[in-house]
Amino acid sequence: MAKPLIQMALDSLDFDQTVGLATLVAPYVDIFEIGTPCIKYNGLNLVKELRARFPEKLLLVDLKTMDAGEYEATPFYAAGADICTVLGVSGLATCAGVIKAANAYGAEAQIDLINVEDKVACARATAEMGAHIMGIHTGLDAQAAGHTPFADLNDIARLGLNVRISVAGGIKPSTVQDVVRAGANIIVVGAAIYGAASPADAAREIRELVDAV
Ligand SMILES: O=C(CO)[C@H](O)[C@H](O)COP(=O)(O)O
Repeated sequence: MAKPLIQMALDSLDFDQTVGLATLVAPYVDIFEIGTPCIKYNGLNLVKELRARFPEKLLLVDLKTMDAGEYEATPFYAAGADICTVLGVSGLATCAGVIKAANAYGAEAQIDLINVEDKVACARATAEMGAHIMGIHTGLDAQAAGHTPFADLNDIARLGLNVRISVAGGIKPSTVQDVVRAGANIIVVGAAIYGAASPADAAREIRELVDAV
């Protein structure tokens, strides 16, 4: 299996703080995620800024698209996004639209399974349609209620679909190696890095833990 990628979730609203944090952690991560609140607040300009500053990094825009998939995602791929997310709960037509936009730019579409009732059925159907990445995701509100992504990761990993698997939801140093061993290809980390006293040190620790598995 290819080495798992580490994705840094940039969840601040502040443009300069976001660019600053990306700069600090860049040596240790593979993908920059522009989080949903951040992309709503800052828009395409932030995609263009990060694309210009970090040409070697993958850039995920966490649009969590709910409708008008192709129309909404196209400008973000055009601005340099490598991956855009679309909600599994949006339905197959919207997912198909984002997949179409991704393919037009040689990029990737990620299905976010957050709040999808039948995640296995959704993963199967969207993988069949050509989705590139399946996102197992316990959101911030669900985390606050005590939920974790581990059971869902096991359910999706065992399907053996022809997609990469991304996992997000409160991943931290004590859990990151279990996530890798459970079959994740992309490990998303937000608060455990940006909330640390030294985000660079926290990112380095996550990198070392992932590489040691
Ligand atoms: O997409 C998100 C929330 O919807 C977050 O970016 C994702 O959950 C990663 O952050 P954390 O590691 O803090 O959970």
